[in-house]
Amino acid sequence: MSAPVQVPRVLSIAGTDPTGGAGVQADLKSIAAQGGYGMAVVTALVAQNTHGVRSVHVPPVAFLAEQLDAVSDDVEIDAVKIGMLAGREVMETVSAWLDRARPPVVVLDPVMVATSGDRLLDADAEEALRGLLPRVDLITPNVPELAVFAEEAPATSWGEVLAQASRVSAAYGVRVLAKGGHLDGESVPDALVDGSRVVEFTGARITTTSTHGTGCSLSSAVATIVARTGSWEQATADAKRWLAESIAHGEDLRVGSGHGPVSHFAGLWARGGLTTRLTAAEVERDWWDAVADVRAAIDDLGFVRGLGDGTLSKEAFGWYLAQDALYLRDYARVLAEASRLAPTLGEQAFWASGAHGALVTELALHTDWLGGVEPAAPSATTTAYLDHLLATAARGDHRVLAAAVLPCYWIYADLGERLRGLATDGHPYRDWLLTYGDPAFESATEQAIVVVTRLAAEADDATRDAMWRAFRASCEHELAFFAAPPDGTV
Ligand SMILES: Nc1ncnc2c1ncn2[C@@H]1O[C@H](COP(=O)(O)OP(=O)(O)OP(=O)(O)O)[C@@H](O)[C@H]1O
Ligand SMILES: Cc1ncc(CO)c(N)n1
Repeated sequence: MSAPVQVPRVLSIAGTDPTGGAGVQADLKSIAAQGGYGMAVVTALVAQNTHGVRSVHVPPVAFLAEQLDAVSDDVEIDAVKIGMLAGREVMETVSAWLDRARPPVVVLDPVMVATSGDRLLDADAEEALRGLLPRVDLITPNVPELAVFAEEAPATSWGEVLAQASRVSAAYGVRVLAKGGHLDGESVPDALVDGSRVVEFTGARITTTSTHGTGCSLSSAVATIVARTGSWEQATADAKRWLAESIAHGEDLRVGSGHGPVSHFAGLWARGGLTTRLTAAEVERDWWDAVADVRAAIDDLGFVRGLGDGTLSKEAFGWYLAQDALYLRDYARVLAEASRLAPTLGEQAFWASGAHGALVTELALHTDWLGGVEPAAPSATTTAYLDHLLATAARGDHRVLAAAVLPCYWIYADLGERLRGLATDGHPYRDWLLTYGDPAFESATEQAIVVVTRLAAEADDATRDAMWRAFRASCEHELAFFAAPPDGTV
């Protein structure tokens, strides 16, 4: 087996089921449900539905070989699942291709006994199927199929199944996933048998008619998970758990009046949701666009215009700076709380460095300018902004808190970027303009945007909405903060 891959490329070599419940159609759904990229080479076209097989058309094996080579000449294959192989020639063609392509994982679901109990393969073909086993990592026979490999009568108890599977595994040197679904009883046990080593997986029998294609689905799911994780035991356990949920929801699909298909994506539909979530980049664009009114109002303020062109009075600037010095002390406490709540080391360090920056870099500017004069009491506007941040911190959701502090970076960096160009020699507020137009502040802002928009993209709808509201509220507080200083230009 090669190293685990994130999205395994899995090839199904099987027959078709036009009703979509078994064969390559089921395989492709199962592979996708397990996070793989599904590919399919058709061995036989089968006219079947939920009631049974009507007829089978086997295309020339030369064409089968062409399909197989078309895939392996181009695509790196991480796992192969083999299903219905209609006859000796087909088996030999697949066998020869396995020798050429040497895929790292091969799972064989030996489709040879129909649910009705009828043998689908003649003795000659059964022999050819045995010839495939040296090229296979795992076979997934049901009770009658296991008996064919063992050349014994079908097992009638789970104990007999395990013993027979051990003999088959030892005789052919192949792993066996023995399935107890065909035995009577409340439970549906499966076992991974590798020689004398047996690992059992239990499950409760679900009362349903939706069991068409369970074997196909299980084997392709195992092939996919094993390529992703490298573990046969994990693959079997995970595939069985997933299949049980899919079987339980099969009847919801209302497909056919016989043995219906399983619902391959039932778990994903229930817990992954069907709406396409926003990406972090879309959150960034949407939120920024949705505060365009606040940003325009900030740009329009006499205070901001006066700050940019240097006509703002020293009194107005001093009043603002004194309030901002008061603000920064609690703002740093809020960032320290964001650091305390952050789940990852990266975020913890990032918010801690923000707190440090607010106290050291930003506050230094204020102290210099204010010349050590103790600031006045906080204004109603300063208090309102801090109360919003402190209350958000107190509620304890680090994602909402991160969204609430983002405007402190983003609005200032945006303003700083535009005002920086106005910081000529001798500009009275040059230091202020340069602090927020500084590349280091810009890069901290970029990081804050990355952290918050990623959290928003991953959050559930209610949390993302709370994040947005906290973000918007902070933007409005920023506007109020710039609007609060007494009017005055020199
Ligand atoms: N009614 C059920 N409830 C729970 N699990 C089931 C049920 N029927 C089958 N399974 C599970 O589905 C998997 C496939 O088992 P089964 O023995 O039916 O294979 P199969 O006969 O090869 O399938 P197919 O019907 O596709 O030929 C096993 O893991 C089995 O435990
Ligand atoms: C093509 C095909 N393969 C396998 C099965 C067994 O479920 C089926 N019904 N059809």
